[in-house]
Amino acid sequence: MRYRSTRGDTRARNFSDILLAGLADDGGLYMPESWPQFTPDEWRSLRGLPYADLAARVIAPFTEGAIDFATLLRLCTEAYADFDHPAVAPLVEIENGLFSLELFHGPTLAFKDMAMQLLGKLFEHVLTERGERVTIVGATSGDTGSAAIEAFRGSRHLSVAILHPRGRTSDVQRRQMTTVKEDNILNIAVEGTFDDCQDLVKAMFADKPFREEVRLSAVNSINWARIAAQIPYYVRAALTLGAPDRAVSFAVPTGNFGNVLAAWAASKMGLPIHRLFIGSNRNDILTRFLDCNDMSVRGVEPSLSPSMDIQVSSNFERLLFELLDRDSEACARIMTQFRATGRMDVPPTAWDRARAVFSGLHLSDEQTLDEMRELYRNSHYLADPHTAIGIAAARRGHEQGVPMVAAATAHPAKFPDAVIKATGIHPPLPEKLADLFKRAERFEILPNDLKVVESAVRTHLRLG
Ligand SMILES: Cc1ncc(COP(=O)(O)O)c(C=O)c1O
Ligand SMILES: N[C@@H](CCOP(=O)(O)O)C(=O)O
Repeated sequence: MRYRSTRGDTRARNFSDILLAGLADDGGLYMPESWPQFTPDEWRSLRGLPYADLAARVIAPFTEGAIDFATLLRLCTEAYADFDHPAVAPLVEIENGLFSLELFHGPTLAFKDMAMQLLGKLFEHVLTERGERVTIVGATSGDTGSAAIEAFRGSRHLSVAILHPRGRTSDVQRRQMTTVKEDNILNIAVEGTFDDCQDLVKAMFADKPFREEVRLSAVNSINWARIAAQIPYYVRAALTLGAPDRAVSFAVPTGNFGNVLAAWAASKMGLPIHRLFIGSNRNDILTRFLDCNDMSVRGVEPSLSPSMDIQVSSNFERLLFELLDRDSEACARIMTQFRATGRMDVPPTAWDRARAVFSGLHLSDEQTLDEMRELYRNSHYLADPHTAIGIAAARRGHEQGVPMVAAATAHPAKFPDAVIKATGIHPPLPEKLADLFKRAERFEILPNDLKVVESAVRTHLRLG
């Protein structure tokens, strides 16, 4: 499989190249040159496989020509060995025909582990094979950061710098990142929002001398490997509920648009998906887009679901590229204009195509608390605020006869304040994190300034 950029860079590369590169040189995102297709019989043959085996088979077409299947299978087996549920990503029926797909049974209690545990193994494999070193720089609103730190801590092949928006994550999320002791990890609390952190990461990639000097790499969902590793759980859920012989719908709480994009990618591979529902908080740019083609950036506002306090949803570019029939010139033009004006002019035909598959629902904090309360009262299901938004979107879109799966993206113990407020219950942290609030924290507080942040990354590299 070869990859090309959404903005036109056609120097096709293989999976290992784009894994290490993260973002294309022209600022675009890598996309597979074509969509692998599975026939109904091929889907059926995946039913009942252990999660790691299924994941390897679904991901294999994307790594073809770069990583052999036996190696991929070994890496998947290692990646999912320590999840705390035998099914890795279990399905729980919370109402008739409405299921929660629990993606938080990995080490850091959020769906990010589902991809990041595998990315940790893939980076080690490719860097060892090539004898190279990279510096990973990532932006986080709370969950990507801890998942990346957990997956890469202690590696001899790379350093990791994670930028989080100061004071805008939950205390549990922050401590999961800042209490890690390994010297290859640097935590930076940026005076700004998640979008500022994400902009800093993209600006570091655009700064060619810096990018080459530190050999920059990315593990946010701008890296295609993240999306590829998030496809298998949609496949597993759909097969469990009757696919490919009947279609299934998914509802996904959405911020950077990576998770729901993985579901959409599964449909491009031939998995019968009826509709995709996006849930958001008051940072509702995506639901505004779906409602009235208004893709305009407003300031990022804090909410009870801080991991989705995002306005610029990076992965939307991948969908746009496809909606424009892969016209990379048009895609580059629209993205450049979006960057300059904060407003994206999506052609009406592309908007119609998006609405043929996606619907959106946004919830205020009050509505989120109501949803969490009702879920607990009626179904005895304790949901974190992000998951609750996904379930609300699922309920809104649930059609008779079409199973509906809501992605449960975080463990409630990551957001205890919201859970207590809604239900009165304090969800305990699992045993492995029981002493989290006793551990010492280590992080730098820096202004939202590219040169200052780059200098901190350089210094860390010298000392680390
Ligand atoms: C708990 C949680 N739910 C939902 C999301 C949104 O996912 P995505 O950014 O892939 O749209 C995030 C952050 O990415 C998250 O951490
Ligand atoms: N909610 C995310 C934001 C970054 O998302 P990513 O999937 O692009 O890494 C977070 O928790 O950091």
